[in-house]
Amino acid sequence: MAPQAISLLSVTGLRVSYGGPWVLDDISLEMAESEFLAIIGANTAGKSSFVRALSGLVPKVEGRMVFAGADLRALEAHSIPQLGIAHVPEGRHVFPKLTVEENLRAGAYLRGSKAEIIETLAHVYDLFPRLKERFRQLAGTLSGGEQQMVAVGRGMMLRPRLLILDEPSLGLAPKVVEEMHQRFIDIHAAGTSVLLIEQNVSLALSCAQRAYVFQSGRIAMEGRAQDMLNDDSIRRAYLGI
Ligand SMILES: Nc1ncnc2c1ncn2[C@@H]1O[C@H](COP(=O)(O)OP(=O)(O)OP(=O)(O)O)[C@@H](O)[C@H]1O
Repeated sequence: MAPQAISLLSVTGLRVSYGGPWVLDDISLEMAESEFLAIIGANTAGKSSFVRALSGLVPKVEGRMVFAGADLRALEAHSIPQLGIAHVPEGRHVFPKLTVEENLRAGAYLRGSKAEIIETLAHVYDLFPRLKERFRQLAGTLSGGEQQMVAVGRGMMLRPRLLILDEPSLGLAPKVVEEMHQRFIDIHAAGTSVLLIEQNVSLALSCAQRAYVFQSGRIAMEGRAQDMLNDDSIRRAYLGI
């Protein structure tokens, strides 16, 4: 993080458990306003647990998590989106029996006026024109990639300050994955901070500015995404690429 950057998210000494052993231990992470940050690491490294902790979705947490000056641990899970955190969880959770547009509108429950919702819908349709074409289609009948667009679009309906994306490319065709990541770059370029969890390391590092590597519940390394991509020893040791 550049020295003069404004802190958006500050996590210190975070530990997380689901009742058994700590699945995350001593996690300290900083994110600046307007950053595009990636979290990478093997299966079960604790990446999802980290973002679930931010959203108040894990049973046991120790340590400090501050978002835009607010203590996240002091808040109930349902209050966290009000701070401007949109969390798109792993697994494309769309409402299958609702149309595309109804799914998107469900993400706007915290937005003020009707006009504001219409304006935000237009913004989401600009990002994902395919959703505009299919606005009346039941979400359960969409392709996997289109369902992921709905899930991301629903997060964007909050007009978030921070968009958290948990493994958005899981199970999608490579072409769809690339298209999706281009949209994440667009979302970031338009002013939203993005925290991306991604198994596809090369892709994550090619769109993020900085990255943290999680390994067995701890942070193994952190740095500029470009530096990680260019450093052979890091690539071999941590990234498997
Ligand atoms: N609901 C839960 N109850 C108990 N243990 C859990 C739960 N969710 C995750 N864990 C455990 O926490 C550890 C970290 O899992 P987590 O899903 O956070 O990792 P991850 O890096 O996101 O991996 P993946 O890419 O497989 O999702 C794992 O050992 C997992 O078994």
